[in-house]
Amino acid sequence: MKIGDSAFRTIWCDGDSRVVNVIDQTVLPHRFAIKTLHSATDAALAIRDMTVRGAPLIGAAGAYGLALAMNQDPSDAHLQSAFDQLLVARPTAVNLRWALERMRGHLGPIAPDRRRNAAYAEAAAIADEDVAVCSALGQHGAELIAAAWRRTGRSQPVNVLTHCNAGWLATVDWGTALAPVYKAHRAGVPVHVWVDETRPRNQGASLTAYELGSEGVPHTVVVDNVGGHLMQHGMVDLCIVGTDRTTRTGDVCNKVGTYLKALAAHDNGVPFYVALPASTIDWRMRDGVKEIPIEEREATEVTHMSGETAEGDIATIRVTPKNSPALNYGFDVTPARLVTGLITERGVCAASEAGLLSLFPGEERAA
Ligand SMILES: CSC[C@@H](O)[C@@H](O)C(=O)COP(=O)(O)O
Repeated sequence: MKIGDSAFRTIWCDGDSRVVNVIDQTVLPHRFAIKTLHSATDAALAIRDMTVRGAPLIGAAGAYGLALAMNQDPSDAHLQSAFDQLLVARPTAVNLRWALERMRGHLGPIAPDRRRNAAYAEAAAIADEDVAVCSALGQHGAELIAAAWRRTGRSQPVNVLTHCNAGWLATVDWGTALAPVYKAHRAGVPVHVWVDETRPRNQGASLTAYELGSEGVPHTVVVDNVGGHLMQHGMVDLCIVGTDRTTRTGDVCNKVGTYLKALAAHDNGVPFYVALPASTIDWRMRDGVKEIPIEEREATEVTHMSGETAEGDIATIRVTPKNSPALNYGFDVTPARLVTGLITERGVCAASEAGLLSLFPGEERAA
């Protein structure tokens, strides 16, 4: 997508260069900086400290992390140790395991002296596929936005509420929840986005607002707790969010606070959609609340906030009393019964096992 006049992906290699470039998301929207990753350790750190974040991008970064590992030492032992190191970088987004298993499955049968090129090619294939998949699911989701517009008699912009950042910065390009917005906007459907700020790390206020602004999509940043009020007053036509892991039964794990939005949507008859590539489906899990590992991050993300000062410096300030403890669960699970539909690259389906299997037949065995 565009930043100024230039088109960017979130992760890429320059030509035959063996290093991997990423957009540093920890300094957006105040700075635009590119970080270069030289090793699997760099990639693991970038995932852990959220230089790169968002489930599909975490997967692509894991894949490139294994390519960097193969560049250093293509042995079986190093393939496995880099796999283990990357797998634990963040626990909730299943795309990481999906991408690492795909890379290991591809590289394992290849002789070590031929693994280097094969690893970069496979990581690039994962990245390219993510772009195509997000574009396709965006097209399906845009039809839902266009239908909402038709229901208003084409008289009003469609108001979409989203939580966290599930735009192109969270993927390789296009995004998941925001891909339908971009496709609808480009097709001339007037759309306005309510952007939840998404405490504690403010991915909505900093990243979603940044990308929507860069693409010229009308949007308004709102505090996390206002969604219920907006819905009660008919100010939201549909919610679209992303997900870090969706069970085969359609339970959806996403950034903490998503569940409360789904409850408010349910109570107010507002459709609640979740956009995801198939790589985010965990076919091995059935009960999202009981089985999905929920990341717990540092309490300092709650006790402190960062932003730009009037002088243009980036500063961090404490917002809680010095001795108050804080708890920081990164994600929550929205049960399938609160989800109107899942927007995938193969179309929109019910949030249920039958719904998912209707689009992705052949996954029965993974139960
Ligand atoms: C297309 S991304 C879907 C999810 O990864 C996104 O909604 C989200 O929760 C991101 O969380 P983050 O902690 O910023 O990685």
